[in-house]
Amino acid sequence: MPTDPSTHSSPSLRVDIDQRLGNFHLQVSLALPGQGVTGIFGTSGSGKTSLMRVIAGLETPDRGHVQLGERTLLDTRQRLVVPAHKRRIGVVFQEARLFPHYRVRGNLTYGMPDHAASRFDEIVALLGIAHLLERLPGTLSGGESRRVAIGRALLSDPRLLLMDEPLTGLDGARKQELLHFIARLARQVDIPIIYVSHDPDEIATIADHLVLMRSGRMEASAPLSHLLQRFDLTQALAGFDAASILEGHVISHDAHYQLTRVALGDGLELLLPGTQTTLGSTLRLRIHARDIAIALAPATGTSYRNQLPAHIEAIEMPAETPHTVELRLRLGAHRLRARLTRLAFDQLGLAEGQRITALIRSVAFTSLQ
Ligand SMILES: Nc1ncnc2c1ncn2[C@@H]1O[C@H](COP(=O)(O)OP(=O)(O)OP(=O)(O)O)[C@@H](O)[C@H]1O
Repeated sequence: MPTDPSTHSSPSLRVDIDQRLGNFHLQVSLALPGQGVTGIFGTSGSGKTSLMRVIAGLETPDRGHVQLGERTLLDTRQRLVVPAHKRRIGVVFQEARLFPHYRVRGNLTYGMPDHAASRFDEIVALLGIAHLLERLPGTLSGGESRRVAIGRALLSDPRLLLMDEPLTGLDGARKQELLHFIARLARQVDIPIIYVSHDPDEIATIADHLVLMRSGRMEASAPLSHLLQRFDLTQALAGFDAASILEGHVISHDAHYQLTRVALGDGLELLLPGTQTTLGSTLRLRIHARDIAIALAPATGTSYRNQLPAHIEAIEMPAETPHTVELRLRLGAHRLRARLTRLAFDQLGLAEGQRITALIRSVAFTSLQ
C-alpha cells in the first residue's frame, strides 16, 4: 500500500504556485511523495502540462515556491529562479525531442555528468537499447525513441523524473511494454516519477499516488487506492469505472488450473487467473465494483472462488442511478467498492457496520503489474 508523503525519508516535492495564462488560472498547492510514481490526471485543459512546465523550470509563474527535498528551485518573493538545466529534473514529453544529428549514444551522453557515466551500461541494459547505440534518431521507431529519451533523462542524474503523456502515439503492444517498463523502473532506480496522463488504464497500472486536476486547481491528492474509494470523486474518476486497486504478494501458482494465489495480509487470500509473476513478488490488481457480490454468510455451492470476510464501511445511493447502491467494504487493511441493485440491498437488509462475505469471481481480476 502506498504510504503518506510525510512518512518518506527521501525528498518530497512541494509546489505552491499561481500563474495566469491568458484566461486560464493555474493555482496549485501540493506536496508529493519523494518516491514511487505520482500520476497527474485530469481532463484536457485542466492544467497538467502547465504544472509540469513550472516544476521543470520551463515557465516561471507569477507567484510561487517550488521545493525539491531541501533545495528551493523557485521562490518568487526572493526572486530566486533556478534555471531548468540546473534543476536536476529529467523530462520526457510526448515527443522524444532527440538531437537528430547525434547517434543514440551521443543523445544519451549529452548532458550526462561524469559521475553518472558509471551508470551508462546499466541504464542502457535496463532500457534494452544497447543494439541501438550507433543508430541515428531518424531510424528509430516511436517506442525506441521514447526509450532513448527516458535513458537520456535518467543519465542526466535527475532527482525527479517528469513524464508528460510519454506513451502518446504508440500502438497497444508497445504502449503496454513501455508502461510496464516505467513501472519497474520506478521501483529499480529510486527516483520519484511524476507521470501525466488522461488515460485511466495507464494511471491504474503505474501510479502509487494520484493528483486530480480540475480547471487549474488540484481537486484531490492521495494514494490512488484511497482516491478510488471516495464516493464524492466517482464523477471525476468515472473513467476508472468504479474499480478498486489491491496489492498483494504471490504465494503460489496452480499449474493444472492455471491460477495464482495472492496474499493480501491479515490472513486474506485471493485466487486469480494465472500470472507469470515470481513467488513473493508484489502484484497489483484491479477489480470492478460490479464484479463483487454480497452474501450474509459464507456461501456453499457457488462458483465464487473468493469469499472474503468484510464489513460495510460506507453506503452511497447515487442520485443518477437510482437502481444501484454503492458500498465501500473493509477487508483487513484493504477497501473494496461493491455495486448492488437497490432491490438486493433492501432484500438483504444491509446496513453500515454490518459483517458480510464478499464474493468475487477469480476471473474478474486484472493483473496490472
Ligand atoms: N501560454 C498560454 N497562453 C494562454 N493560455 C494558455 C497558455 N498555455 C496554456 N494555456 C491554457 O491553459 C489551459 C491548460 O493547459 P494545459 O496544457 O496545461 O492543459 P492539460 O491539462 O495539459 O491539457 P491536455 O490534456 O489537453 O494536454 C488550457 O486552456 C490552455 O489553452
